[in-house]
Amino acid sequence: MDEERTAAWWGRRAWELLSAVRARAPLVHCITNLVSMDVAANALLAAGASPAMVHCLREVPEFTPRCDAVCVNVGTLSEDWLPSMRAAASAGRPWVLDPVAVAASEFRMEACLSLLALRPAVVRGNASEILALASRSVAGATSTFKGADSSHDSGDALQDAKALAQSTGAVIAVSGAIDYVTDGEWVVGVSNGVAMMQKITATGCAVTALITAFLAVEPSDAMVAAACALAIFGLAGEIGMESAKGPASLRMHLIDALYCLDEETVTSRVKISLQP
Ligand SMILES: Nc1ncnc2c1ncn2[C@@H]1O[C@H](COP(=O)(O)OP(=O)(O)OP(=O)(O)O)[C@@H](O)[C@H]1O
Ligand SMILES: Cc1ncsc1CCO
Ligand SMILES: [Mg+2]
Repeated sequence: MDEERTAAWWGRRAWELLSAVRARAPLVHCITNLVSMDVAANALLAAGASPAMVHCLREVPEFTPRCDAVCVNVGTLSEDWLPSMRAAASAGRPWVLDPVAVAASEFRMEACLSLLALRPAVVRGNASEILALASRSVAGATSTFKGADSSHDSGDALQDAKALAQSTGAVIAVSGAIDYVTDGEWVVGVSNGVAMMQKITATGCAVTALITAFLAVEPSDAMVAAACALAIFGLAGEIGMESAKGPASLRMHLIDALYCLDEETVTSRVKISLQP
């Protein structure tokens, strides 16, 4: 990183990328879990992207090459869907992996490891998921497992995230109170967001879909795309929380806030910084 990446630089980049998504409406092919389909599609639409939830293996060779980027999420994995995921990931489009509850079963772990080998540009998970994935693909890493929700803080997974980035070549994004994004060398921290976002199912899946839309307009810098998408989504959560009474109304207000974000709000409130 040669230029100086100040807070103001990140604010401008986040606004540029959101503006590019709004202007270009990238077509985002999502093979995502059944729980997340609605909120992920609505988050993509509110940000200006065009979501398409397409799962049938017979459609992938025709459809995926016409898309701008691909989001693969294993949350409700099935034997039928895995070949579609593998085919979409191999279609030559930039793509993002969300390894939901990767340690739930050996089938799911093997599926995620086989998808990792297909070179995602970004892997976005919570701390427990990144720790579990690293424990199987990086020597010396360890993990304990609970379920789709994280039982670790994002900082707990930072070293393993760096190692995973180095061993896979993917940018690794660990979500949490602070989201960490690393390419194995540099680490940036994103401190936008509110804790209540964890009480809405599939906010993580939705932000993974948003990262995919940002990657579609910034395919040559996955780290910037991921960090800016996480900041924009977190900022929408902060603004949504100003009107919300609980998780259900936060879900609605977050999507409205994402749709309404303007330049002044983004450039003054995005909180991204290079970590020491
Ligand atoms: N304590 C927190 N404070 C602020 N923001 C948070 C906090 N925890 C999570 N977030 C934000 O919530 C979003 C979802 O992250 P989370 O880590 O909960 O994903 P997840 O566990 O994969 O969720 P899911 O599996 O339900 O989709 C991210 O944008 C993240 O930044
Ligand atoms: C709750 C749940 N179970 C499988 S996927 C999912 C959505 C959050 O990842
Ligand atoms: Mg998740």
